[in-house]
Amino acid sequence: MASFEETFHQPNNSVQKKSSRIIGYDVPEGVDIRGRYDPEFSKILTRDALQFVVDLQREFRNHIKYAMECRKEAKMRYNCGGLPGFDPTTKYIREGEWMCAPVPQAVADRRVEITGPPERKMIIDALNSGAKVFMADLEDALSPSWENLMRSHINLRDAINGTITFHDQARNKVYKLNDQTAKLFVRPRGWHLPEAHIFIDGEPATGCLVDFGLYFIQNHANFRKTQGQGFGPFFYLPKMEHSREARIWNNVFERAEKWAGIEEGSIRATVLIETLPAVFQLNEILYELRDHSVGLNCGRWDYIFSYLKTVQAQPDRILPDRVQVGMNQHFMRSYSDLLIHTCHKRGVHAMGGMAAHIPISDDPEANEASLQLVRKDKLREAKAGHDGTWVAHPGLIPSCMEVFTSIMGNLPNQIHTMKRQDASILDEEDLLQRPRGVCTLEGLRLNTRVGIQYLAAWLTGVGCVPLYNFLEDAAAAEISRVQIWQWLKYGAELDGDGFGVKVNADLFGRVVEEEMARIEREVGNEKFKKGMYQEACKLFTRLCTASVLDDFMTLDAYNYIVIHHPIGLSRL
Ligand SMILES: CC(=O)SCCNC(=O)CCNC(=O)[C@H](O)C(C)(C)COP(=O)(O)OP(=O)(O)OC[C@H]1O[C@@H](n2cnc3c(N)ncnc32)[C@H](O)[C@@H]1OP(=O)(O)O
Ligand SMILES: O=CC(=O)O
Ligand SMILES: [Mg+2]
Repeated sequence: MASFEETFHQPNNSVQKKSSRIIGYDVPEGVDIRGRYDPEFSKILTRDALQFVVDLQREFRNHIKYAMECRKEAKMRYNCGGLPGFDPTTKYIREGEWMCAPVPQAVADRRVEITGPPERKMIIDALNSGAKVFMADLEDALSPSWENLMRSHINLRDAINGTITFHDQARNKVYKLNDQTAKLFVRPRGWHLPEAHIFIDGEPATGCLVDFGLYFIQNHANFRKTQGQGFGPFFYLPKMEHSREARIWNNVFERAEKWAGIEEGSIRATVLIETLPAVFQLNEILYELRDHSVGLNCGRWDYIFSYLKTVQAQPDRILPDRVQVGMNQHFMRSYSDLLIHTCHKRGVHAMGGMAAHIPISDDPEANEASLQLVRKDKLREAKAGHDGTWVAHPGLIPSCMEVFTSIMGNLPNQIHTMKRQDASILDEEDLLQRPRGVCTLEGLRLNTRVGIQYLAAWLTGVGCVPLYNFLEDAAAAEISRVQIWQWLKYGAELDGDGFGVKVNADLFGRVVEEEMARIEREVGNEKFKKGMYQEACKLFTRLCTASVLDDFMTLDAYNYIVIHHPIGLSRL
């Protein structure tokens, strides 16, 4: 079969050769759009917008390639037994007296932030939810099919224009925005993900430059008027591993501000600290973005995934069951404390992480127990000095708001009141302390069940799903995948539930078979047959048993959605 570089695809899944390309979009020199034509999409993919993306791509592609090469070199060092640590050459930044630009008034108070993919109804629900911020996610929560991507941009544009509506025909309910809405942040994809439907100079465009460029061009003026009180747009930046990657973002922002003729420092971004190497670069990342920063966030799920990847060559660092790796582990708590200290020293927000719980609608008792766990976790965050936190579902907002308000009162944040000087002494040993806990057969089963079901959803264009009363997105599913890979590679002993068996290919094969049967029972025979469970199982099994660990499962899965082009299943 031809690769996606050689072919492009029609919505009906037929594949046409390049020579019979449909002409539709008005593209600048060097641009080849391989996604289907739609007059609605063409209002996003204007010639000006595409020219802006092309300019960004040409200016920054070599910097991005270099940064990705550096990631590979660092990985080689870790795979030879090295560990990440503080960089002696940037000690002057860590110890220097400098501050980030003051936080804009519009986003001073971020005590509860809700996240979600830019689905039309969900955007309206999230903006109306009572949360202070809505982070519209093109990353962990989005399966970036062409349809999803384009519809996300349409939805975001309409949200910022204030014209977004949604008619739920089944319930005959019309959704529209309230007068008071949450502030909108957008999370573009990570540096590693290509956008295979837009080729620039013969190469797939960089996914996040497409996300940023199309969104910025379309919305910067309206956003600054209606949302940002003169600032913005606002972004969340994911999965960075080093400050050199933050420097590229800073340069992209400067370039965009110049292009739009707006003041330097208008665009603001919160960086997710969600890779193990990045925790040793907190100051350096803030320093690079000091004119564009609104803080850092504990992206705790990807952080665990990154921990696993970074120590993949070290058999003495086997991670216990996923459910046991909470913020009470010393290495996780140290990461959160150091992040708070660093952000507040530099005058910006230190945001907490996502509680993966979602409401359990059919069991009030279980729901209350789950809410209690969320409250406890959020209370720990607020007391530690975080300025706000994330929720995945509107049902959690009132409790989390209450918890943060009980600690912060009327103050918009804790930037000036919780310096956490005590955390300044946290060192490499604290940040790398081995996690404690046990591995269980049930843990292996759960990882398998969740990983396959998540991938099955992703392959049909759904990037975030409720599974067993928790939200599952790309970050969470990656933990399941890499944990199985690690357990298989080192023959982890599943002694936590008294079975005492070692993980090997035979055991995993049996578990996959049994868990597939369980999934079929749970989702029902018809859905199972119609869905992508077999494909997901094949892909997940390959990823878990690969001799060399894949950096991201979404890269392999992306090839699949580019070739098979899910359409009609997207909820966007
Ligand atoms: C590790 C990380 O990166 S976390 C960040 C990425 N992950 C996310 O953003 C997860 C976001 N959350 C979600 O996508 C959803 O909550 C899910 C998929 C987990 C569950 O969604 P559903 O099954 O639709 O939940 P449920 O049926 O309980 O929804 C009830 C209502 O809440 C709304 N809702 C649920 N989640 C959200 C949300 N995050 N934002 C806005 N509205 C929401 C639903 O649209 C529905 O609205 P309606 O009553 O108007 O129809
Ligand atoms: O993006 C957030 C995370 O926890 O990962
Ligand atoms: Mg993440």
